Amino acid sequence: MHFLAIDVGNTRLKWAMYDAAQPGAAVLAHGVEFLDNIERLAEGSWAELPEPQHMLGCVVAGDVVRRRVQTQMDIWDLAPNWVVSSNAEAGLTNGYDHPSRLGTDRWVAMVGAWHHVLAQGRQRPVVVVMVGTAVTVEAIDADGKFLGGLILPGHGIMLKALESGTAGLHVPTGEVRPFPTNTSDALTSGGTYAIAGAVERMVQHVMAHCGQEPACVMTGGAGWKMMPSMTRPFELVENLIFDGLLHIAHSRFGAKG
Ligand SMILES: Nc1ncnc2c1ncn2[C@@H]1O[C@H](COP(=O)(O)OP(=O)(O)O)[C@@H](O)[C@H]1O
Ligand SMILES: CC(C)(COP(=O)(O)O)[C@@H](O)C(=O)NCCC(=O)O
Ligand SMILES: [K+]
Repeated sequence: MHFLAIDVGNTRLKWAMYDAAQPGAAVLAHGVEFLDNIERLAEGSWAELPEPQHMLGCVVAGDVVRRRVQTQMDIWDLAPNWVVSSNAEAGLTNGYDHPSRLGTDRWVAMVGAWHHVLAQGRQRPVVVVMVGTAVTVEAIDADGKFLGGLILPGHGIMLKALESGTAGLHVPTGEVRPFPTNTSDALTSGGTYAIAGAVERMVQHVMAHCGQEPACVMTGGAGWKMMPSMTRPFELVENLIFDGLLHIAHSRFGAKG
């Protein structure tokens, strides 16, 4: 059976077709579209795919975008299934004040990260950093409880905010430097170290709370930009959200596939 996983962020839609709805399934095809280009999917990269029997997605870009994606899926006889953040899922419990208000991409990425770390053989706390349009920094304790997380502006939003709020900060992207000596480098370094600093702080919080060093996992379209600037060893995992979707899909559709 074929399984379609979809992750709709605020900048891009990511999709992957798997040969089964279970962790470790083989990727048959995958792709990325900016949200403006969603209408190309049905006649474009999805046209040649084998028909999926199940789909599961997470979407944080709003109901209008979700409906635009579902319209593209009309080429198949396929029920749309979107993850809703819940009290508990796939071994994780949700400590958010209102669990359903937690961004579903955050919840699914945590499921992926939790199982990624479990697969390494030692259950321990996890810090999950997702660098997309926004940046999120999640804390999970050694029992799989999501303790809470940070939301920061991503690189693009930070730069736009500075450009729109000042007269003299319209400059090209620069380099990350310890001591920036021009405006471009100062802005790029400021944004990067703002994120790295927030993550360091969260790691400290987790160590103080759990008395144990967390596994540190990073994902998201701009994760590669952050990796060289982190204060601690991080593992960059390309497809944490898809891994999480496969785990959740397995418990929902696995028996049939
Ligand atoms: N090749 C790329 N195309 C688009 N965005 C990229 C690319 N490389 C890095 N990025 C960065 O990744 C972010 C989008 O990452 P992504 O994980 O798709 O975000 P989201 O899930 O919020 O849509 C953009 O804000 C951009 O800064
Ligand atoms: C924090 C987010 C904007 C991240 O979105 P992204 O950068 O992945 O596009 C998204 O997870 C969201 O809208 N969350 C809902 C609020 C919350 O998680 O508390
Ligand atoms: K995302």
